[in-house]
Amino acid sequence: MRLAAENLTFRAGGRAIVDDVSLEARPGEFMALVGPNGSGKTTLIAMLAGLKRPHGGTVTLDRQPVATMARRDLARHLALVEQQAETGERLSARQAVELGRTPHLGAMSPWGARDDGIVARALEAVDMAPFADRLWHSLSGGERQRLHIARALAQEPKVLILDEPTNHLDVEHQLGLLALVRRRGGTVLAALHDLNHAALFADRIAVMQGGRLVAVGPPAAVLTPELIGAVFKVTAAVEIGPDGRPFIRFAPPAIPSTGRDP
Ligand SMILES: Nc1ncnc2c1ncn2[C@@H]1O[C@H](COP(=O)(O)OP(=O)(O)OP(=O)(O)O)[C@@H](O)[C@H]1O
Repeated sequence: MRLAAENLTFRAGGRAIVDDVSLEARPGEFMALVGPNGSGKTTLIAMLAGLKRPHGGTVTLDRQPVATMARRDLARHLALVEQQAETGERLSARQAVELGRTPHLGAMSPWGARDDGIVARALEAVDMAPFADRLWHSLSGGERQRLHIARALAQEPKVLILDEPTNHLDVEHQLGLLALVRRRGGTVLAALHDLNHAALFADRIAVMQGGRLVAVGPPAAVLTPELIGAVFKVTAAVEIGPDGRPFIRFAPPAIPSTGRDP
């Protein structure tokens, strides 16, 4: 499915925190959304997922405005993994993932063996099957994050939106998660802080700065030392690997001497 934003604007605190952004994630594309803290990524994602109503512009899913779609209908097509999502304390890990099936259930489609299979596969996919009967409050931050992702997978969305999904995860699970969402197909839009992860997994990268979209394109075209310097205020060297993808090496910032250096 195609997820498109046209001229999206969101205002808060007397200013546009997302300012006239037009962006399209094409069917089957993995798009990374990068930008410094406060550049508007989470606000843009909330509008794309239908959680925040834009002050200007429209969001469409295969050309249908999401504002006209019933929440349940939207949830059958689009899943969101939020940055700071919480879930009720008394749930088990499996029950937290079962919530992903909610939009697909109804009087004519009660819970069945197929749903059990989907939930089991989602738990397996994020390496959480052995934790299925553990209570939510007994799990670590990274384990909870993996369950949020399993819940979104159980939703079987055609469009998956992830807000900093690798937060809390160890490096094995960071890479495993990004490889998993890439391999499962469907349209993916993921806000990522690690530019090397974006370089490694994304088909295209969209760059936000001060509420505006300042670049969109394939990793090697976008992640240049010039753009990284201008947007992220850091010095970086970029090498292009044999797969055509950039690898970024950051230089430590110059810290003024205190006079006590050795
Ligand atoms: N209700 C609000 N009132 C005033 N300012 C707000 C409000 N909501 C968000 N902002 C500001 O809008 C800007 C964009 O926030 P947003 O969370 O979208 O950024 P972000 O790119 O996701 O940041 P991060 O990388 O830190 O998660 C921030 O400066 C934030 O403080």
